[in-house]
Amino acid sequence: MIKVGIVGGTGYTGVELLRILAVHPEVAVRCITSRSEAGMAVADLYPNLRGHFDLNFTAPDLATLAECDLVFFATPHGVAMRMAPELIARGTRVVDLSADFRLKDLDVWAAWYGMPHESPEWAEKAVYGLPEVAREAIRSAKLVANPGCYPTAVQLGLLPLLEQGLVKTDRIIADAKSGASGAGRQGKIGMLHGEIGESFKAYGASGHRHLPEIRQGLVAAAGDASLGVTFVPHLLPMIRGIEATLYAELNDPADFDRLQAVFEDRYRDEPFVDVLPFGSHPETRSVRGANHCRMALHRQEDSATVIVSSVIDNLVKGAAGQAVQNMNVMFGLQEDLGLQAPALLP
Ligand SMILES: NC(=O)C1=CN([C@@H]2O[C@H](COP(=O)(O)OP(=O)(O)OC[C@H]3O[C@@H](n4cnc5c(N)ncnc54)[C@H](OP(=O)(O)O)[C@@H]3O)[C@@H](O)[C@H]2O)C=CC1
Ligand SMILES: CC(=O)N[C@@H](CCC(=O)OP(=O)(O)O)C(=O)O
Repeated sequence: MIKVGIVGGTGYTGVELLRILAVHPEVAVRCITSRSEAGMAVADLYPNLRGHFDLNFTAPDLATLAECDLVFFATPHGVAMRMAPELIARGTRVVDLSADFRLKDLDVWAAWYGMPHESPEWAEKAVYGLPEVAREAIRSAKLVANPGCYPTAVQLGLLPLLEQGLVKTDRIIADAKSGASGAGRQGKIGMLHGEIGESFKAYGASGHRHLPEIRQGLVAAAGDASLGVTFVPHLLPMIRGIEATLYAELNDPADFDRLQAVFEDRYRDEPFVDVLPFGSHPETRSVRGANHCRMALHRQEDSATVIVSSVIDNLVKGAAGQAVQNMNVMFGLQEDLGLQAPALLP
C-alpha cells in the first residue's frame, strides 16, 4: 500500500482527493492536515466520508508527512514551495495541486503570483503533470506539478492541432467557462449564491494567471516560441465543470477532412480523453465527478477555423483526479486505478 499524506485536506480539492482515495485499492491515507480544523474528525466535517476514514485533521507537521511515500499539496500557492523540498530530501514524493511548480520561468511566476519563488531548484526539476504529454517523465518524478484546471481543458483540446503543425499559431483563442468550485472553499462575497446565481460573466479578460501556464504548454506542443493565445475565463452559476471553446485557423483548410482521425489517433490509447463524433456538443455533466476530458470538433460552413469544445470536471481531471492519475503513473500502477467511475448523471 502507498502511504499518502494530504496537506490542505479541508479545501475542495483536498476533499475530492479523499473521495477518490477512499476507494483506491492501493492507497492508505495516513495524514490529512488542516490548521483551522485540527483535531476534528474527517467524517464530522465531510459526512460523505463517514465509514471511510478513521482520521482526524492535524496541523501540518513535516516529520509526520515525511513518513508517507507520497504527499499531495492541496494548498494555496506559496505553501508547497516551502515544504516540498524538505519532504523530497527525506525521500517522500510530492504531487502539488497548486501552481508553485508549474511555470519554468520564475520571473513570470513571481509576477503572476505576487511573491518571489523560494525553490528555484525544484521549480526546474518538477515535471509538469499532464500525463497525456509527459507520462514517461512522470514515472520517475520526485515532484509533479499538477496542471491547473483551465490549462488542462485548453491544452488537451489543442494539442493534436499544434503537435502536427496544422494551425496558425499567432491567434489561438481559448474561451473558457468554469463552475464556482474552481475558486475554492474559502468564503468570498463574489462567490455567494446571491452574487453568482442567475448571472454569467467573464473575468480576468485582461490577464489571468493561467494564461502563462497555457502559453507554456502550447508553445512546447507547437515548438513555436512566438505562439499567441487569447484566454478569457468566465464564471458560470454551477458548481463543477469547465467548458473550453477553442478556435484556431487551419494552415490548409483541406486538412478538415482528416482532423477527426488526427484527434482520434492522438488520444486512442489515452484512458481519460474521449473524442466524440464530429459536430457533437460535450456537456460538463458528462464528466461530472469523472476523470475524463471529452471533446468534439466543429466547422462552420467552409470556414478555415477549427472549433474544439473540451469539457472536464475542474475538481477531477482539473485537479484531484489528475493528481491521482499522476500518482498511479509514479508508482507503476494501472493508470486508471481508482478513477474508473463514470460521471454522475443527471
Ligand atoms: N478548486 C479547483 O477547481 C482547483 C484548485 N486548484 C488549486 O489547488 C489548491 C487547493 O485548492 P482548493 O482546494 O480549491 O483550495 P481551498 O481554499 O478550498 O483549500 C485550501 C486548503 O489548504 C489549507 N491551507 C491554507 N493555507 C495553508 C497553509 N499556509 N499551510 C497549510 N495548509 C494551508 C486549508 O486548510 P487550513 O487553512 O485549515 O490549513 C485548506 O484545507 C490551490 O492552489 C488551487 O489553486 C487547482 C486546480 C483546480
Ligand atoms: C472559477 C474560478 O475562480 N476559478 C479559478 C481557477 C483557479 C484554479 O483553481 O487553478 P490554480 O490551481 O491555478 O489556482 C480562478 O480563476 O482563479
